[in-house]
Amino acid sequence: MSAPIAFDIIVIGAGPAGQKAAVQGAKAGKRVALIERERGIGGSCVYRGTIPSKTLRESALQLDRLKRAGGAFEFSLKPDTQISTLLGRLEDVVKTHDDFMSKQLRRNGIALFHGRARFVSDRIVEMQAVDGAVQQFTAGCIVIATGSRPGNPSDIPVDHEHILDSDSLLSMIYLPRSLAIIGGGVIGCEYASIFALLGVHVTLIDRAPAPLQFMDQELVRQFIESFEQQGGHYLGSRTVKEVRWDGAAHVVTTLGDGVAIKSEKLLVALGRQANVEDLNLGAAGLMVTIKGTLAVNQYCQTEVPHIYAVGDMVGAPALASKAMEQGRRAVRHALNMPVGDAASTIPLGIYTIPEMASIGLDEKAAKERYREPLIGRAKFEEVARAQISGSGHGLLKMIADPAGERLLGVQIVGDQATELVHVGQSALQQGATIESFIDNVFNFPTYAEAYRVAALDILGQAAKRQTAAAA
Ligand SMILES: Cc1cc2nc3c(=O)[nH]c(=O)nc-3n(C[C@H](O)[C@H](O)[C@H](O)COP(=O)(O)OP(=O)(O)OC[C@H]3O[C@@H](n4cnc5c(N)ncnc54)[C@H](O)[C@@H]3O)c2cc1C
Ligand SMILES: NC(=O)c1ccc[n+]([C@@H]2O[C@H](COP(=O)([O-])OP(=O)(O)OC[C@H]3O[C@@H](n4cnc5c(N)ncnc54)[C@H](O)[C@@H]3O)[C@@H](O)[C@H]2O)c1
Repeated sequence: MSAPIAFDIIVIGAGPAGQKAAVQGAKAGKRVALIERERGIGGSCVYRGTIPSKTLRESALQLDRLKRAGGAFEFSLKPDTQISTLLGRLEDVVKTHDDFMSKQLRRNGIALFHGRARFVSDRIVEMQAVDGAVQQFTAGCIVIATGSRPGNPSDIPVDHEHILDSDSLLSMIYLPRSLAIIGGGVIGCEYASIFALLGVHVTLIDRAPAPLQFMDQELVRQFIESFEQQGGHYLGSRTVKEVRWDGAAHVVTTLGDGVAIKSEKLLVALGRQANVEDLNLGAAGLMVTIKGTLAVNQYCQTEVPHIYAVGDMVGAPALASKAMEQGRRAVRHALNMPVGDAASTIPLGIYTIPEMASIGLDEKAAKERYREPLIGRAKFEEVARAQISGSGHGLLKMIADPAGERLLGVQIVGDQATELVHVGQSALQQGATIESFIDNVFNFPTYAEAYRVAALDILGQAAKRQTAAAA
């Protein structure tokens, strides 16, 4: 075998985390090798995750708008609608993304290699290409960004035809008449609401009483209400005893209480598992944690200081935005460049229908820390833009300190929530006062006006509190 090719930085995996790590290294003038086992670049984000699911969601929303605007005509999807029809734009979206990323890698002089990478030692990585050719690389800094895949339990026979996971769900040819989903986390809830809006009979099952346990439950209740209005069913506090394909037309999911749910397809959405098995981590002196991830410090440095691990493979939250930021930070740290404070408040955006978003403290966390925080609410019914768009219910919650002076967090459910949350994010970063939302003029009509309504609610409550204290 030829001698290892020397680079300054080797990045393994070209998903969002690996791409940003590679670009940061190249921008700092370093020679970077990026190794990706698949033909395309972009990782699960582009091919099996964020982008396909959000493209399907967009089609569902467009159909829903047509239905609501129609009024004068009957509108329904054909019973044999092919999923590919609903994902029509996906190919273009993926191609545009791929072209853009490839150009960015070329422009920055990043050497892209296609093959499966594994460690030979803590400084040597070996790559096997699809044609079997083996090449070694060496570098003073190595970034592992190999992402994650669905973590399917061994007792559920995922066959990718009738019993699917998030990697295989969109390979269904036809829109099913019924879909059961095990797991009311982000993936389960997003797909549940998309398919329900498309007219599929959806049953969402979780062991917890309500889905999305980490979100403000007032928001989650609005989501469930809307999901049930679309014909969906949520079955909480349920365990799954057995899942089987009946060999004819249905998947039968038997719950702990004996209830059997028959559905044409079943989606298993029970969390993610880091891609570590191929890497031969022991050769680099690394061991995985009990959760199957790599332990890292705040700079994403592993216990071997020149090896960094970023993105999904270091564990929750599994977000493309977090993955990119970790890639960039890790390389800056490795190169002794200023890293800045870790973004203490990463926004969370959940693309359910209606969407949900969160930044900073929610009501529960604020009560634990401040005992009596003030909570301002703006119902979307009070906001002209939401009335005009006919987008239904929504709620923006603003969390403030007990004096009603400082913003601590924002939680939103409703149309545009994942965009609106960034107003709260920048206000939080600047330490904005609640009053500043009144002093500033907002465009009219906009959803952002909800911030003003919620701020007025807080100031009203603060004034009452002051009067009561003075009495
Ligand atoms: C259905 C779904 C919807 C999602 N929606 C959102 C969303 O709306 N917003 C959001 O922020 N996040 C979303 N996510 C999460 C997001 O996709 C991930 O957090 C993100 O892709 C993680 O990026 P990553 O770079 O860590 O890993 P990945 O994107 O998984 O990329 C890892 C790359 O490493 C490669 N690789 C693995 N092993 C090797 C090896 N040995 N050698 C070479 N290459 C290797 C893989 O082929 C892959 O290309 C969603 C995920 C799913 C599944
Ligand atoms: N918009 C976004 O940012 C976005 C979108 C999709 C996915 N993601 C990421 O992908 C990751 C994985 O998502 P996920 O939804 O697969 O997992 P998850 O960990 O978010 O949720 C898993 C759910 O399954 C339930 N569960 C676990 N075991 C169970 C059992 N035996 N029976 C019944 N219910 C059970 C849990 O209570 C939980 O609600 C998340 O970390 C998420 O951040 C993000």
